Amino acid sequence: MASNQLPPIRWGILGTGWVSTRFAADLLISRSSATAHHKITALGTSSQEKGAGFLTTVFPSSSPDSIKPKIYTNYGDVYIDPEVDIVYIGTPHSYHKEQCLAAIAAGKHVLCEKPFTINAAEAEEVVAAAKAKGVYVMEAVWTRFFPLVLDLKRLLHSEKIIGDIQRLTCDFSLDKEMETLPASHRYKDINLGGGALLDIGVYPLMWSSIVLDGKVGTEASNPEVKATLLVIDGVDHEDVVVMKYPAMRRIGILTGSLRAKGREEFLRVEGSKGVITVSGPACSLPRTLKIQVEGEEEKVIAYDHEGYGFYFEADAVAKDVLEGRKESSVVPLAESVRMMKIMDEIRRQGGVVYPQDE
Ligand SMILES: NC(=O)C1=CN([C@@H]2O[C@H](COP(=O)(O)OP(=O)(O)OC[C@H]3O[C@@H](n4cnc5c(N)ncnc54)[C@H](OP(=O)(O)O)[C@@H]3O)[C@@H](O)[C@H]2O)C=CC1
Ligand SMILES: O=C1OC[C@@H](O)[C@H](O)[C@H]1O
Repeated sequence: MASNQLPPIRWGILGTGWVSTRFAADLLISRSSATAHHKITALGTSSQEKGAGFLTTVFPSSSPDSIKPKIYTNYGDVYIDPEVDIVYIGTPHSYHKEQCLAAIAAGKHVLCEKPFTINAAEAEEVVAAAKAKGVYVMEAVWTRFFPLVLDLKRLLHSEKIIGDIQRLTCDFSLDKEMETLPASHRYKDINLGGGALLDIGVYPLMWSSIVLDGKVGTEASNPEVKATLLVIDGVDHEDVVVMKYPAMRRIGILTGSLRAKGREEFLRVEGSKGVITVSGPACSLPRTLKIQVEGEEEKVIAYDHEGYGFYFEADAVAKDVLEGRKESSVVPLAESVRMMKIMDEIRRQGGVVYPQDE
């Protein structure tokens, strides 16, 4: 079906940085599988120049002005724009709580980038506000919506293709050249929630939950957690976390680094009958599944898609909102709070304290 025949959903985007730009560009990719006609009606940015640059990057030069968003140099104007159904928050972590609360107070639905907030107390505040106002809120854990992930869950938990799941190793490492970044950069600044755990550590935690447990939110089991972090100037540059599910006899070793380039094969799951590995350009961007079952020929499945693939998540969110749901069954609010609690515990063990914790 042509996208303009689908029910519309009108997005207000906050921020013109890396993720907002790619998320917005992905919304505009025309796809036969789309669940909604995604329209970007408003953009909140600190400056008119950045807003204009965003429009040039995201919209093809042939786009008529009528389909381009209004640029607001005050984020507050996005919340009150009657032509916005849902606000997408693509700003540094430390702003997520206040921007979620402001959008919710204005009656808008919200898709907020990961990590949901800085700590579990903040997450609980946002969840309470969303429930009181009756709006839809989801943490943008986009990787959970990739078709590869849906297949992996089926292979591991329904088909039990590698038998009993026993062990997982997962790594997300990016060389962010931390030494050369200014102290004010969001990776380094403790006031912006700097460090590896909240930025990239969330993904190994997500894979561990998908593979070792398979459930989310109130249905998930809580693992025993042991962590050590390499902390420099108050924020973690390297993380090592062990997640143990003693009742299920499963264990995971998770690593994250902001100063090393990781391998393409970022996830390895070992079971009693075989091994599954997942590869991709980053731990957030899975592209290939390799299945090795004892006594069978190795199978490799490649997943190709246009753009980054933020539309898998955006389509699911639009469907939820258009059908009147108040939260996602894939990333329910209880799952975001649970993850923030696990990260609070990892930071407690590793010695990272944010001003928001005091
Ligand atoms: N799902 C995913 O794959 C990804 C998610 N993320 C998440 O998205 C969020 C943003 O990350 P990213 O896009 O890389 O960040 P960037 O630094 O590239 O962009 C953040 C944007 O937020 C706005 N902003 C508002 N206040 C500040 C401030 N004090 N310092 C810096 N920027 C500010 C700016 O937009 P303006 O000036 O226009 O207002 C800026 O461009 C993070 O929480 C991160 O975890 C990030 C990358 C990928
Ligand atoms: O997928 C990602 O890759 C780069 C990180 O800085 C970002 O926050 C993360 O979501």
